[in-house]
Amino acid sequence: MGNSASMPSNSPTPDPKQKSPVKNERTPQTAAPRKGQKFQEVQLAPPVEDKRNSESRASPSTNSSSLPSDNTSSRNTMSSRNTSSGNDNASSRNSGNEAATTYEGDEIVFETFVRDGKEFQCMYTGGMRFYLDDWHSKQWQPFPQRWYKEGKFVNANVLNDAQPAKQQTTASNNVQNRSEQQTEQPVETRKDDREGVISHPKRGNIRTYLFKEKHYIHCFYDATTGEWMRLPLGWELRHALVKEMVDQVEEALPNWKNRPHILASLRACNYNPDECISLYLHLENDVWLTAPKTSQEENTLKNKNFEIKELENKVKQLETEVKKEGNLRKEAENQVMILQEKLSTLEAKSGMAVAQVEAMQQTRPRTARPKTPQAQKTVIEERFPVEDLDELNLKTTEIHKSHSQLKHTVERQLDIFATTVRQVNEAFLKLSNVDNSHMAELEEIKSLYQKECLQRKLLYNKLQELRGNIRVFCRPRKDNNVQNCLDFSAENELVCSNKDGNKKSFSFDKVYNTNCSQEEVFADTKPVITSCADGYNICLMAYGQTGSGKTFTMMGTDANPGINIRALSELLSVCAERAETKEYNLKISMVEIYNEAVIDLLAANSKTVELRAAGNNFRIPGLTELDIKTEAEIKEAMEMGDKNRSVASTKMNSTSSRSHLVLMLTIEGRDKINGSISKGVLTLCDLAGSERIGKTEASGQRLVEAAAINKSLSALGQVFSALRTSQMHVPYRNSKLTQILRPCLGGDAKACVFVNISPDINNYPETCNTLEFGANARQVALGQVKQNIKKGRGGSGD
Ligand SMILES: Nc1ncnc2c1ncn2[C@@H]1O[C@H](COP(=O)(O)OP(=O)(O)OP(=O)(O)O)[C@@H](O)[C@H]1O
Repeated sequence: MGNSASMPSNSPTPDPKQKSPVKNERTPQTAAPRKGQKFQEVQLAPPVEDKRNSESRASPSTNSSSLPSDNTSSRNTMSSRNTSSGNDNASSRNSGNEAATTYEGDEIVFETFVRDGKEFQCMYTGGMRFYLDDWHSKQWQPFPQRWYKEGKFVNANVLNDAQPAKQQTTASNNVQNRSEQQTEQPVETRKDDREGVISHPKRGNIRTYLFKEKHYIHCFYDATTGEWMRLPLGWELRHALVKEMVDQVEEALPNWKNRPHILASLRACNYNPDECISLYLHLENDVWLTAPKTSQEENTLKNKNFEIKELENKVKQLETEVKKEGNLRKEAENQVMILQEKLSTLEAKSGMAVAQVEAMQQTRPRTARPKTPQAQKTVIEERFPVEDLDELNLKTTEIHKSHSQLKHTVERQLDIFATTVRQVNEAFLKLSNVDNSHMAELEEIKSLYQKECLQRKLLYNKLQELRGNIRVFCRPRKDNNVQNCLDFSAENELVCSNKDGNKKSFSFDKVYNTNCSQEEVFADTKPVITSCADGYNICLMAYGQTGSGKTFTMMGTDANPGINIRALSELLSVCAERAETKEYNLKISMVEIYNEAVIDLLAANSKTVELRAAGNNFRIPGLTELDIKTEAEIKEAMEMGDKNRSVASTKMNSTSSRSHLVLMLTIEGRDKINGSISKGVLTLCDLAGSERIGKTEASGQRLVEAAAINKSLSALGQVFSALRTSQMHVPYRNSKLTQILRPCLGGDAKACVFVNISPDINNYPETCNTLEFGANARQVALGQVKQNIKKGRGGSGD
């Protein structure tokens, strides 16, 4: 339900006594939710030194040489080299009644000011405030006095401020906090009537505990009573969102046909379909939940299995018999053919003999006197010797005999052939019956297979969840020519010391040492990437100051490629492995975000594209997407994007490190067995350098760039912060970067953040800022991951 559960602004206000639908949070394990928490808003009164802040003052863009350089006190704050100019102003401002601007020292502070619904990037420095005119002059302009009454400031430092200092700094505290949360389980010694025990026939004594949870309660507004009432099951089943969830569970568990039961279970699982499916699978064969099988049913099942086996044997026997019969039939046919040949030879011979006799009779002279019987006999005996006639007689008898024999054999063979054909027909009939029962069995095996696959995926995702859906890895750059400020105390811990010997310790999912290879870095993200082919949204991003190794980690070199190319190749090989059961379609797109403009890097002339809101997400109409089938095509697309990026950089007079690079691979898979369609997006993001402007002595266009980078990275930090504190509203809209990354930073995604740092002690402040960003992101516990799968055969689901 998430954000969608919030009431529409024009609907009647619910009764405060009624529970309102809020996000699920388990009280025993996690802290109480800060429901409805918004940005830290600051009420402003005009500053005391109003007159000094007049519009007649010069813009900083024209006087950039006096800009600040070094201060470590705040993420977005820089102290100036010109320390004498600002202190007076700051102290006089502090004495005034201005809650937002209690800045100390000579600093540059970036702020966001909202007026008439439009956000302005502002900068406070040397006691003066400026705003960035990104419509007309694209320069910093003095902050108009009247604006103080017309709008309000939204503090960009929510990230730091929202986090208690102790939690931010020491990893040991983090670990301790977690273990404290974990030990907050009900223990034996507590006298708590929510504890209990039930005795299960299979599982023995089971401890129970009545957890206090906040649950979504689906209500409807009853205009007659003016109250919010619970939706009855029957009504709720007609609600589009709920219907979709029930469909999803029904599709995953085809044996569970009772929709009201599914809905009841969904309610119990706080409208979380994955949890509902998981619970069902976990307890599917429980004796208390399924009606026990009678001995009669068990016997019937045994008999059925026995019959199936017998039938299978019979089919095999019949197949052998059919083969044998086939051979016999062939032999008989051969014999018939041989006998027929003999018969025709004999017939020909007898014909010839008859013809000879006739010819002889005709050659006898007609004038010859009739001879005496004796003479006749002599003539006949002369012409037809007795031996010849005997032989002829013998042959004729033989012919008659073989003819009748042949007739008999043919008749016998025809009988055998007819019987064989009859048997073959019967066998085929039996085979098709057996086939039908096998088909039913096959269907059952198929559904078991699907269930097994689903369970495997659920378990896999559970495992990922336990490891955290946002995993943070720290990768320091190798540099032997600088004074090192890093100490790798453990596999997941890092200590950073400054010149005065002060130490700060941070813990991450993994801390790589400086000699770590690209393969080793990729190995930790590989399992997450694989799940993109199962329909999950995945994001890998690199955060850190310029030159800390972000591009090296993400892109790498031709000889030693980074995560991008390895991840895409891995996905291609996963698709190839699954080719028998799934058909995949891969599309790649690449954008650059520079000064809050989104540039399509795969378009012919790298055009600027717009983001449009689409439901909870954003889409980029007209974004170029290229079909990808081979690794060579991926490399080709990346080279094209890189080329367009440098063309765009030249046009805008920028450098690549001043923009964010986002590469998106959409992977759509169709299951050849059940027709379902899954869609996952792998987002690979090389962020712009996060260093402070003061250090880079930025001015003019560089200062505008820096403000845009600051805005987007702050927005990213605010998103992590809102997710960490489970806020109902997550401020994705605050920058183009967070809008684009939204699908892979919400509750249904997995993300890996690489924090890249420099070992140089001179970069200590930036390194600490980066590490703090990473530590904050690591505390984010996203909701349960959700697979983007659509039903096959015309159904729909999510
Ligand atoms: N782990 C590493 N091993 C070896 N060389 C590295 C490593 N990390 C970075 N480098 C080298 O350091 C230099 C700067 O790194 P890279 O360009 O990746 O930094 P970056 O953070 O992406 O900078 P930018 O923000 O300017 O893009 C490159 O020459 C790169 O090859």
